[in-house]
Amino acid sequence: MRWCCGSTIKKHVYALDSEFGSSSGSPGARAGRRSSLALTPEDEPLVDVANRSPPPANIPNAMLYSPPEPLELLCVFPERASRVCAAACAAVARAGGEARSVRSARDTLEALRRDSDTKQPHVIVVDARQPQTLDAFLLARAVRGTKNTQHIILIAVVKKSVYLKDDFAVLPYLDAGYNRIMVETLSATAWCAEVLQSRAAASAARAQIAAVAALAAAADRCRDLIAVTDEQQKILLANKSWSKVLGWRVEEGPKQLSDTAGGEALRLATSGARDWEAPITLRRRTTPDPVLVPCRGAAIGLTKSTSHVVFVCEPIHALETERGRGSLHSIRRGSLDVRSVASDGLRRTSLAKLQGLPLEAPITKVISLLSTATEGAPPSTVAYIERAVDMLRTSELYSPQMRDDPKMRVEDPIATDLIGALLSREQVNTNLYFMQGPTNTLSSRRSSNDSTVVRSQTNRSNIKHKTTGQLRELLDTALSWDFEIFKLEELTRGRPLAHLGLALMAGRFDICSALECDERTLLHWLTIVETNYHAVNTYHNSTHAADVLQAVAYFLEKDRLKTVLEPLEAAAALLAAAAHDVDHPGTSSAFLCNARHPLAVLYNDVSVLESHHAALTFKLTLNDDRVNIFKNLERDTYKQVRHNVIDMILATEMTKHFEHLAKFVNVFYAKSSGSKEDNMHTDQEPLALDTTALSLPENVVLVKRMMIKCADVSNASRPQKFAFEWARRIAEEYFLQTDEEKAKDLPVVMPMFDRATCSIPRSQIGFIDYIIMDMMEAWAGFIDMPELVNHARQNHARWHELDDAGVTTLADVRRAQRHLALPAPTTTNPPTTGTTTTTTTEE
Ligand SMILES: Nc1ncnc2c1ncn2[C@@H]1O[C@@H]2COP(=O)(O)O[C@H]2[C@H]1O
Repeated sequence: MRWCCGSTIKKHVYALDSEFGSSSGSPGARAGRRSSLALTPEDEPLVDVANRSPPPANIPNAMLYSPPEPLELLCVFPERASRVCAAACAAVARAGGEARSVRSARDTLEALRRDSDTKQPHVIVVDARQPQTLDAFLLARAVRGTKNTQHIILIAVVKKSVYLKDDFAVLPYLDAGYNRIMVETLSATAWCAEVLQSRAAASAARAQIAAVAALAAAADRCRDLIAVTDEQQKILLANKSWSKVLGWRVEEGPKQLSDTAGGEALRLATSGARDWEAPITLRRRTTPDPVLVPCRGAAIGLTKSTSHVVFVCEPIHALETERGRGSLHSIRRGSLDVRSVASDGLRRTSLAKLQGLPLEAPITKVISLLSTATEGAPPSTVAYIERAVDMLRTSELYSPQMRDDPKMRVEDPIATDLIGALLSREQVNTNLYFMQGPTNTLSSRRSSNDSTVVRSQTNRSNIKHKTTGQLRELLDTALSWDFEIFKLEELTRGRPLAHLGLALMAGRFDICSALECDERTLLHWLTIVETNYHAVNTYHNSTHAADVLQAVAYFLEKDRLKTVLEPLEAAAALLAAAAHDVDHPGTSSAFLCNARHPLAVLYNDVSVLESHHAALTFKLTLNDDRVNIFKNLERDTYKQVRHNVIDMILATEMTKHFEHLAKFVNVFYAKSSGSKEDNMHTDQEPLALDTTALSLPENVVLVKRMMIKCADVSNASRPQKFAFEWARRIAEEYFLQTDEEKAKDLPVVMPMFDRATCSIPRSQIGFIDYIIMDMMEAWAGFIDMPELVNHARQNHARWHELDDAGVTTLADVRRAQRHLALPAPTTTNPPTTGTTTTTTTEE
């Protein structure tokens, strides 16, 4: 908000009046001094004092005009047939108005409340002649205490004797809130004159109040901080920005301006100056540091004396944001001082250019919306929003930090270890360690068999899928949630991926049509991908890939996804699932970073494994036409599929778990008052599914990421016998990593995963609590698959029972597994030869 004199914005430099000369140097010297508060490069130095300026513009007459309305009169006469009352009512009727009468104070107030928006009377005539039946003073005070009654003209009808009692007999009536008193009369003429005059006064009052209300509303919608005080600097009005930024409302906060503000602006305000610009120091309720901002002020008075003083201060957050641009840390809240504001001015020209660019990050919009939301909010809400904005200003929005949950830390070090290792982007600090031996292989446990398989397959023609009757029968059940994945592993002698892949991708989803490739190429692709999984890994082998593929296929059958995903997107999801862990070394990215493995070096310790899985998938695919399932796709279509596959594989990185989950939940779930079916089962406020966002492609991306993520860890949401076997396998793999870290004197990423001491049930309880439950609830709600949550809950309960029964080690779990209908757990998977495909193809 800028002060306007006539139509021009005032930007003049005024010389100091002599009354300030003594303290601040000579007028000339003062006039030549540039203010340290220049706001923009093009701003002239700001004024110190402007005593010679004209007073601020008065309220235009048009604002004070109120169109004539039919007179509304309310008579308050306790006597049923009062002749005085009848005379007043008759006069109003003659003047074209309407009169009503009530008999008590209660009825009067009731009428005012009832008609507050519709038929507010212009005039109320109160019979003050019979204090024993109606306390006219009390009634006047009550009327004035009622909202929106300032404009009503209150007339007290008194006996002549009262009127003539003394010269000041009217005073108590005026004090009580009456505007006029009238000696009792039955004269129609007298009453007519009285009500017409009163109506004119009421209309003028109404117009003035409406004008003030309009200006107050304008001030409320202004980003500048505005306060109006009386001449003694008692705060009479503060706009919403003022209350919001300083942290209190007029009615509850300091009454004197000096309680919350200081500086030269206040001094000038009491100096008799009419209009000034000077710094003001504002103290906020929420922060101890005072803030120094430029302030423009004006003294208002219709006569020579000042009745109101107006203070208009620059919005604080605008200044802070300007200060902070260009250096992230400086965006954080802090106090401003004159020097810093002035030196900032030097950078403003380039900032102005930057601001002129059509660039705005969504987060900037969010922060600005939140700032707007604080306007008029109670201080506690403002404090919350400010904290939230501070958090939003960090760059690591989705990086989880292990909560300082003493229960978790003390009682569950195993879960802490696991979840910390899965979610943390920090690598364990490394010792000086250099990989021994050949460094061009991924795992030190097993060499990758890159590009060795195709040789054995590619000279084959007429490829057929050799399936035994048993295998065929099993594959017929490939779309059930209790699909016997370990039986498939056994029947295919460790090659479940190619069999299941062909059955699902070609047989069920016909991705060959979408990809415009033949089944043979698809089978080659599946085979080479499967061969590049490490069969010696207990968990991250091709059985896990097949399991994830099966989960994705199962999800894709759900109506929600059928309607949302295009055939090419479904194909990309199936391919990503099959390849998402290809060439997994059986150790984590953290291990590779600590070991300074070439892949960690190649990918700069960032998303090492996932980057490798995605890159190798395309390397294997594009290296040889015989496996290149994309070779017939148009360039743009290929790009799209490639982008989809890479995005989904990268989404399986657990350090980004909360990022993907939070984005998904934020987009597809809204807080609700609690509808039954679509609710996520959280302890807090229920979330209701809202799929309207699916119309935006960027939100469909979130769905695809969530789908593969859920499939990747779906083992914990499978029926118990499967969940147990997967838990055993992952634990074994973790133990092997710990063994290897110890053997190689590497930092131990998950020290609790020591085969001698680790409790498998506890690790699973932690995994389900912290990773599985929220995610599966969100996903289950989205695709309508409650069994995901039910199985996770049942498994959780069972792990608890085992924990209570003292089960800890793998051997214990094996024993417990015997009660479940599972094939006896193997120590490792059936080995693959690495150079031939053993079961999947024939001439
Ligand atoms: N049942 C489980 N118990 C503990 N950790 C698991 C379980 N299932 C999956 N994980 C972890 O979750 C990770 C998901 O991504 P990865 O497949 O790379 O590696 C997986 C394991 O580290």
